Amino acid sequence: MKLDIAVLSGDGIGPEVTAQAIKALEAVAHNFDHTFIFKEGLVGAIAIDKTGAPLPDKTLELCANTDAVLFGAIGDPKYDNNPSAPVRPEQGLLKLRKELGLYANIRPVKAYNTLIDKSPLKREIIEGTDISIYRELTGGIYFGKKELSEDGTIASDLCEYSRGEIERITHLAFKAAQKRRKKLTLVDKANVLESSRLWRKVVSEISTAYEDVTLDFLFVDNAAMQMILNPSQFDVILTENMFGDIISDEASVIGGSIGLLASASIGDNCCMFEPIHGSYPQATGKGIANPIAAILSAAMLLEHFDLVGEANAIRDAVEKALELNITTPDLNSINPLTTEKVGDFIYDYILNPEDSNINFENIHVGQSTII
Ligand SMILES: NC(=O)c1ccc[n+]([C@@H]2O[C@H](COP(=O)([O-])OP(=O)(O)OC[C@H]3O[C@@H](n4cnc5c(N)ncnc54)[C@H](O)[C@@H]3O)[C@@H](O)[C@H]2O)c1
Ligand SMILES: CC(C)[C@H](C(=O)O)[C@@H](O)C(=O)O
Ligand SMILES: [Mg+2]
Repeated sequence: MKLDIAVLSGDGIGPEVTAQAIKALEAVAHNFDHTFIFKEGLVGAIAIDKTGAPLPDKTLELCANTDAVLFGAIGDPKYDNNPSAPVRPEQGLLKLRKELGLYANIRPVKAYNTLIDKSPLKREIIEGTDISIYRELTGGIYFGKKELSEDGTIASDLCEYSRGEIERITHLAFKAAQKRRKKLTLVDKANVLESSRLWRKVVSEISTAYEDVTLDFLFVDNAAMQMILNPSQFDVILTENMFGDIISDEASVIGGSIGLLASASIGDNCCMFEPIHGSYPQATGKGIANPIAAILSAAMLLEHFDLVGEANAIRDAVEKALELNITTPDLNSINPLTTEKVGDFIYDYILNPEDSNINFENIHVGQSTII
């Protein structure tokens, strides 16, 4: 298969982790005889610095005309720490999602057996956890009308959802649940928010077309607690934009590090694959960022194009790295590897899983500092 892939590495650790995802895709292309053509575009703080815009038209055009987008991360403290900044890196990401119509963000969360004792949560609580979070990505409070009063003392962000916006992601979430453990939990705040009551109404109506799936509801505050107390109760979680953002960072604690959590952002015509973490500015250039979230996002890209064996080749390599403790300091404080070394191991393993010449003993490179 030939795929044109736009690469938007962005800021901070974005370029370092994205480089490892590209390596994994190159290994897959070699083994399975595919052609992946990578075309780079600017986004985020680096795009503002170079062009004045967080999402230059050229980048948007590139993304709209490729098969898939591989996204790194955006964000820079020089904007985060300046409430009056006229433009922000995050606007680039939000505009990209909106313009490409990427309304469903799928965030898998699982407890890897080999990492189970690295999570701050107890083994018996997280064992068996395997959740698929369906986060609505182009609506809600992120995109509602924003206002600041003239005297700067009152600010508001409108949370708005239409029936159509709820319907399209709900169908995707039910279909996913049908292929999994047939349970769907809608996370909302229907005891307070009108928008959440519309979600409950629409999702309940749609559920009649998916009778094999059990639907339940949780208020988001309770869901945040259940995620820590009893995460294995969840199968598919469906939720609106902001709740999905927050609950997925929380859920990353189950796996042991946010540096493991990948995602796919899907629309009717475009698709983008992005780790859920941010630009982790403190780590930029230090080689301590975990590249696995970016690498597993590349696996989700392959799966999206029905390249299931190829996606599994990446996942097998990741699992082997985790099993052998070939990991960055977030998961390995004793003898961590650099971002690049983890990427090298995964690349080598995809190319030749049987090759006993991969030297597991000498791959560890010494102590790094965790930030
Ligand atoms: N999709 C995105 O591009 C995205 C997502 C979240 C935040 N951001 C932006 O990133 C910047 C920093 O935000 P933040 O500090 O709140 O979130 P962050 O995800 O960048 O980092 C939070 C913490 O998570 C851990 N972490 C993140 N990525 C990691 C990795 N690959 N390996 C190991 N540990 C990792 C680190 O402990 C870090 O301190 C902000 O400008 C924010 O707006 C961007
Ligand atoms: C950077 C920010 C706009 C973004 C979001 O809130 O969607 C991020 O936190 C994410 O999870 O991808
Ligand atoms: Mg987030």
